[in-house]
Amino acid sequence: MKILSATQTREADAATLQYEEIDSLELMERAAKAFAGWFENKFMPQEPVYIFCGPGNNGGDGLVVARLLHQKRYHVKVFIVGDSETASPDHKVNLQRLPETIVPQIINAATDLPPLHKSHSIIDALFGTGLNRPVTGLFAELIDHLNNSSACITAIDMPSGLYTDAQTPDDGAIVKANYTVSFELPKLAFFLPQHEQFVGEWHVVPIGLSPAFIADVTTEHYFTTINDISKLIKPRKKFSHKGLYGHALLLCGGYGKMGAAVLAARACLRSGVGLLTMHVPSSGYPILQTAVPEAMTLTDNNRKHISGLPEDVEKFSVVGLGPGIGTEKITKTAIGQLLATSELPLVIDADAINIIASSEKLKAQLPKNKVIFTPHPKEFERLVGKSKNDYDRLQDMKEFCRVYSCYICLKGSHTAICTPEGKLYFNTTGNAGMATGGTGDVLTGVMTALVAQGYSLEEAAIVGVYVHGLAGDLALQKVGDIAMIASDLTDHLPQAFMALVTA
Ligand SMILES: NC(=O)C1=CN([C@@H]2O[C@H](COP(=O)(O)OP(=O)(O)OC[C@H]3O[C@@H](n4cnc5c(N)ncnc54)[C@H](OP(=O)(O)O)[C@@H]3O)[C@@H](O)[C@H]2O)[C@H](O)CC1
Ligand SMILES: [K+]
Repeated sequence: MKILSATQTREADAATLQYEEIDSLELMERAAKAFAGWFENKFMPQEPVYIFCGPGNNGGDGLVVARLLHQKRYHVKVFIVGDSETASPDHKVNLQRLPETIVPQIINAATDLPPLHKSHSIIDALFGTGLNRPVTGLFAELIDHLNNSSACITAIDMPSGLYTDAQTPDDGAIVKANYTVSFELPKLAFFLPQHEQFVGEWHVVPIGLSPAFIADVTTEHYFTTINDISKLIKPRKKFSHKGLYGHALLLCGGYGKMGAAVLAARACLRSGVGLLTMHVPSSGYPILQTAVPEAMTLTDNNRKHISGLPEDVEKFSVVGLGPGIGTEKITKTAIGQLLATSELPLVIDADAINIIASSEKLKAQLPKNKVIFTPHPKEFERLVGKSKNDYDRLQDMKEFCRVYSCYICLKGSHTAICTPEGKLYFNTTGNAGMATGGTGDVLTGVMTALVAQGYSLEEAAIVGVYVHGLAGDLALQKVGDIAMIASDLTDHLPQAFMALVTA
């Protein structure tokens, strides 16, 4: 699904009004109804609701929400900041439509700020996608007041003060919402780790924006949904044999880190690969043969570290490398050999990323359009460099992928997948329980298996990240986030793939 910019959202708005022949008041009513429906499911009518409205249509939404919640017997208080004479036309109309029993309080100075209590439920309707400069002055004082209260804050569309799709200047105040309920599509800002403290838990409610406009609009930014991913899953053929599903090679493991190889191997096998060969340091032989009987195991000449490649590398469909390998010089030489001699697609993780990051020569040897990197933020920094903020990081990632014609999956709460053309997909599965050692090794295994089966690199990256997170979400229901370990993900891959097949 596409992520629209603030400008595109306004255009979608206009297209919807034109196409459906409705006026903007009707669309505002629809948006507010969608928000109020979400709110009613979350908060009981007993809790006093304080709604803070700004001068634009976000404030207008707040006024309609006030009316709708009042009808549902919520105890609603409305606060309007500044001069309502200069408010937007739809704001003004909805101010008139408030029931007589709701008398808005005007905030003209800091002395007008109401005392807030933790039992209050706050709705932030100050600014939405129309914010066009940092929030200062009285609005900033109000935002500080809201943030310093212990009341629960739900933001309409955007946490006020946060730019929708650009870096917010440091001098602007931003609401720290517990929940953000956004219209139709999530905003780019929601996917960036630096905004977690402002956006809180985000939800999207549909308001029927023109599907034709959304289908036509061009964007570089996407988020993945179960429908997008399930369409990409390749059904298994009835008359099939293992030769149809690829032969993966995993170069993983080191002395004391053979578990990484086991985790990657098991995940690879659970992701549909036809055949799997492991190439591990020789001390790993009994471990792999015992722990993963389905995989074939080749041993390196070195006992502790990978120092070479198997013969006949070209017979494999893909190589996954990195988990547990360390950064020994001999291992670096082996990777150099792989890059110099092979044109196979590569899934590159962990220390293989660190090794390549440390050498311009190796970077220059990366085969074009055949590499997926799966770094965590520290590995990303080594590979691509340090970025000033999350937006710059997205730009830096696009530039790196363009220059080296590669794919990057930057792991995080919303893993960001970048293509050589600069398309960015944000993943929507996964949870904090997955922040534990070995889950990256599982991802390497999953993605390697998908490439082996003939998924394009773009498909393997977005499907792999999605199914890995989905397995984590399924595991969460069984083991919770505190006790979750990497093997729990592999154990839930079968259920995750089945969910994708039947979605
Ligand atoms: N398609 C949809 O998703 C729909 C969204 N709706 C809601 O509408 C808002 C966007 O409304 P808009 O009126 O465009 O913008 P805002 O309400 O966010 O804010 C604009 C007003 O705020 C002033 N402004 C902007 N920045 C600041 C600032 N830093 N300090 C003070 N004032 C600011 C601006 O005034 P100017 O001085 O710049 O003229 C405007 O008055 C969207 O988020 C949804 O909530 C629709 O209701 C339905 C469809
Ligand atoms: K808001």
